[in-house]
Amino acid sequence: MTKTIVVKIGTSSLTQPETGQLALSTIASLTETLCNLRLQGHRVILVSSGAVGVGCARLGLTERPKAIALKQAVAAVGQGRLMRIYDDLFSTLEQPIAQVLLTRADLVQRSRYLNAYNTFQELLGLGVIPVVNENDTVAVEELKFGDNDTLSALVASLVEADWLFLLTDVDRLYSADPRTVPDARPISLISNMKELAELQIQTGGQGSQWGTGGMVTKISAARIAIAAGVRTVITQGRFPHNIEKIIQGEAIGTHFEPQPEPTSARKRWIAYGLVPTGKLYLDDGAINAISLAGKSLLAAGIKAVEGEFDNQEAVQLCDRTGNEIARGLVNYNSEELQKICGCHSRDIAGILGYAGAETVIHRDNLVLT
Ligand SMILES: Nc1ncnc2c1ncn2[C@@H]1O[C@H](COP(=O)(O)OP(=O)(O)O)[C@@H](O)[C@H]1O
Ligand SMILES: N[C@@H](CCC(=O)OP(=O)(O)O)C(=O)O
Repeated sequence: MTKTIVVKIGTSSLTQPETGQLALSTIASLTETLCNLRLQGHRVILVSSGAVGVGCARLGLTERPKAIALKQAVAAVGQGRLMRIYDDLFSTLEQPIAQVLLTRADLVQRSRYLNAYNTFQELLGLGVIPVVNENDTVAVEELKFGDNDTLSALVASLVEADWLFLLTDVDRLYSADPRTVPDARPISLISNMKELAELQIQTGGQGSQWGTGGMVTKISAARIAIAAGVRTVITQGRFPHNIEKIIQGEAIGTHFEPQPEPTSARKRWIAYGLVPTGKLYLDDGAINAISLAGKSLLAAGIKAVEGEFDNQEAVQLCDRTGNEIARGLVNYNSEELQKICGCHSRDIAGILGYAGAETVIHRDNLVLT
């Protein structure tokens, strides 16, 4: 049966750690694997990092630049070079590819989000393998995916993929960073997010020298993907052929089981496509009402309001300590909410001088994270 498969490969797998030069055999083996998957009739998307790493190697820079403008310039050098190599290898196997560079802004606006969806569908329908990266050269700091783990999960969610493979330089997830904790326990399966929380995995710092985000962004990517019903696997980038074995049922890497009832596409867009512009702190009653009883959020349950936002913008809903529980689209702006938080709905018209919505966030626009 045809499956939609998203494969993300990180800089740490695409380049050699000592020299920063491309790991040609890994890239060639990845190309072969993805072509095999296409021959089996699957729809394949590659999310490839490496623009900054490859650009640095090209320009003789020995470490990842920190200054934003330099990083953006280096990415422009590396992205072209990376695509040239992919195109040479995929062309050898007669597989057409396409470059898709996305910024966060492309997913924030609903019309652009749907447009991106349509483009992916067309490319997949044409039998093309889209090669996706963040458009690092133009992305502005406030509107960035920041790491390709998150980007790949959002792409997998957008196209409602069956599989997301996060290829990295460790063979799986461990209870702690195996580089610094040699006896860290390997983890093969995570059945749900509650289980993940109970494992209390230590993710250490930012990951390898050239990578962005380390394991922490892979775990949050898995969270986004499984909510969309996408089975997610963290596995070693050096052995891309393992992807085929995993699809055939071999227990390689760490598997995150997809949520049995995926969150709807619109709610996924609210939760992960939009960038929240404020925070509402809720009392325990409101937390129970939205998370256990599936109710809408009323002004009475809001303890405090943070940030400046307009109505219909996305905000985070948090407990007293700031832990995020849900996200949603607000029916009031931040100024109005400052005045009505903690109040009963029937008093809103009196306080504001006009009648607004009965709910602050309607349950149709509210999604538990
Ligand atoms: N709990 C953990 N299990 C496995 N690896 C971990 C863990 N915590 C941190 N890491 C580190 O994450 C690194 C991979 O992240 P990163 O360098 O960002 O890779 P990539 O370039 O593939 O995105 C590994 O090299 C490993 O040292
Ligand atoms: N967009 C950036 C990659 C950012 C990123 O997430 O890197 P990595 O952790 O190596 O997957 C680039 O192409 O260099």
